[in-house]
Amino acid sequence: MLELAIHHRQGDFTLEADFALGEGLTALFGASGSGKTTLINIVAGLIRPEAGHVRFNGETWSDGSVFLPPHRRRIGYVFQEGRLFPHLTVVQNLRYGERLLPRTERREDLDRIASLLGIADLLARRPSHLSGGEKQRVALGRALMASPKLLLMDEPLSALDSGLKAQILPYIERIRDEFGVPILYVSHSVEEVARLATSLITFDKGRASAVGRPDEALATVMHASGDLPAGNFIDAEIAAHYPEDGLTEARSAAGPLLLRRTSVAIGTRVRVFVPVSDIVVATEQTAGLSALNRLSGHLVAVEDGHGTGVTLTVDCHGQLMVAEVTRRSLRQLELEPGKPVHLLFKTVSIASESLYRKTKG
Ligand SMILES: Nc1ncnc2c1ncn2[C@@H]1O[C@H](COP(=O)(O)OP(=O)(O)OP(=O)(O)O)[C@@H](O)[C@H]1O
Repeated sequence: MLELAIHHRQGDFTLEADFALGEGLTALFGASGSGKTTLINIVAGLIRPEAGHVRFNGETWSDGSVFLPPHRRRIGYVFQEGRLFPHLTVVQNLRYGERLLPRTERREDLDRIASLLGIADLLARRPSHLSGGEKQRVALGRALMASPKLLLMDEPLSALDSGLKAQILPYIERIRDEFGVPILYVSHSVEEVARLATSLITFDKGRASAVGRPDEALATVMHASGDLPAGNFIDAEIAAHYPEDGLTEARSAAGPLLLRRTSVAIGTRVRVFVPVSDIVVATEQTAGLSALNRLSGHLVAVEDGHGTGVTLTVDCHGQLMVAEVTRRSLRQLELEPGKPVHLLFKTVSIASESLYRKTKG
């Protein structure tokens, strides 16, 4: 668990953060200059905050009297460009990761990491003979070889084109799911964050705040940043393909979802995006409609949007969904908190479908 309460000024800029994080991948998301890298550097021990504390698993890394240097924090750091040592081979770069560790604390096995990252055939090469994506996988491997307790990734994919990104994302997912090491991940990419984040910290002019469940919060945050239309993310798992109908079915806590046909493998965890503009609200089960998706739940909030629309929040078996109706519909359907409703929409898509599709063939 990373616990952080800090106040730090640099020039005209002030960073304020107060949150705690557990396992999984926490995306740090915010406009340029909002303080993401400053926060990462404070956690890494590259900047000493003016006030406050940083603790990890009960150990104080930084407070008024303690300041642990970076190498005592057991952190793996992956930068935008891999920063491999050009004169060392891949295997030497990987071994470098564990060099600073006492032998007794070297937990990671080079073969396991090389095979996890698909770099076992590259071990004898030097970085100049690797593609950008291969370099970045080696950089991930080097960070893992240090048996880190925490991984920091500052825009690790931003220098790569979308094809290479798609190749590396599944490896980052495997690290997230198989290593049990918390990851702080800085990114400007809606697609990456939508696909990877299990929790989310947003940055607004130096104010860093943890938000609720990422699938629910992501849509709001990304809409506010202008990157997405208003909508809902739903965590789901690919369950079946119906090629004859051009459909794929996914399972989610809210209920089954029918997607436009994708080639993503059954069992893959995906995040689905349902735009608010696609959702029709009904108070009764209606027959004779072409909408393939129907989620049932009850209204938990009704918020007048001051325009023509009213925003509804619906709890569908624990998944909060946002929908919009006009004031007239609100009146006619007598919508109020507690009322059971059904949300109807046509087929939907995976949030970052291009990235899933390229990786799963
Ligand atoms: N050494 C410094 N002295 C004074 N101000 C600084 C220093 N380093 C960064 N800043 C300022 O602090 C603010 C936050 O910078 P930071 O690099 O953390 O933002 P960021 O969210 O990571 O941005 P980006 O997404 O562009 O990388 C910016 O306004 C920046 O100009």
